[in-house]
Amino acid sequence: MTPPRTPDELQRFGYLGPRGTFTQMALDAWDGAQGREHLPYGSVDAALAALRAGAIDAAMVPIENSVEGGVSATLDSLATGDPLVVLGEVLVPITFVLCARPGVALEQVRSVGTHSHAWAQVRGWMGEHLPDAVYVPTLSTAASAAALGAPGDVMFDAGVCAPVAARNEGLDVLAEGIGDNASAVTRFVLVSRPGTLPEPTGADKTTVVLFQKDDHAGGLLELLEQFAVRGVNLTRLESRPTGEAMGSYCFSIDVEGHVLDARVGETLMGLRRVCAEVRFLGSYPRADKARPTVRPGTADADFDTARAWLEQLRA
Ligand SMILES: O=C(O)C(=O)Cc1ccccc1
Repeated sequence: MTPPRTPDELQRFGYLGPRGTFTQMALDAWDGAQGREHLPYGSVDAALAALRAGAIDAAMVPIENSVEGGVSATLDSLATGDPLVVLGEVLVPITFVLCARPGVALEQVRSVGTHSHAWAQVRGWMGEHLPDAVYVPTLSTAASAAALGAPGDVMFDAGVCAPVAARNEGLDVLAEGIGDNASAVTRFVLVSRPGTLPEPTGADKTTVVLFQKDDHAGGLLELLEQFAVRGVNLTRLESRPTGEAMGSYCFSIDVEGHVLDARVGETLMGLRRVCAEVRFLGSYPRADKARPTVRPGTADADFDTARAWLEQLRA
């Protein structure tokens, strides 16, 4: 199975569905996916399994929320199993509605279904307006709307989803803008099999997962030093259990810059020496197009000059 070489060659795009999810909005916002095949999957794991199996060329999945933090299903799947790489990111502003089957009033709602990240973002509103409502987890926000929109029994009276999902299913909107944080944003990543490296744009990010050789005092500091001494700024750092034993963690990290930037490449080499494993999860353009501040002595030219100087000494 040969992976596509450039992002333009991707034809089949999977996403966390069904239609009406925030993930679908992220995929709709991805230029390279216009006019291509879009396939909904029931969960992040299902979409990434289909990608690994070659059923699709890329998958759009949520990775991080500005309110609730990292999406564990995505972080853990990318950190283990057959390698995958991130080709790009999309930021989607999040607004939630509470919806129900026509005729159901807010006072009648005893249980609410939605995605766990959505529930975490409407907890304050629920505490105030439906303090006794039971939470029923669903695999996505739109899955709760789809369940209410389909005939037959449902495990909950109302759903929390995007306005478009409630509209798609012909549901009544009982309350709008119920997110506790009006400026909530979720970051989605387009993931593919290795073989495609987006070109540097000058405003890029690189994602890696670091596995330590052993547990010792200052271990994390040693990893962070590799970035610090080369002027590489971190934009996300999360520890995740490796699942191997209690207390065993890996570190999922985003940094400013592209693997083809000398300071990022040199950092990865440094990490490769001190880590048990460095899993490279891709270099890709930043959604916000913010360019890094390059500290004195850490530009490509500085690394080139230093290398030429060393070669001269050795010669
Ligand atoms: O369930 C969805 O609609 C998703 O796309 C995942 C999600 C859930 C809550 C906030 C942002 C993304």
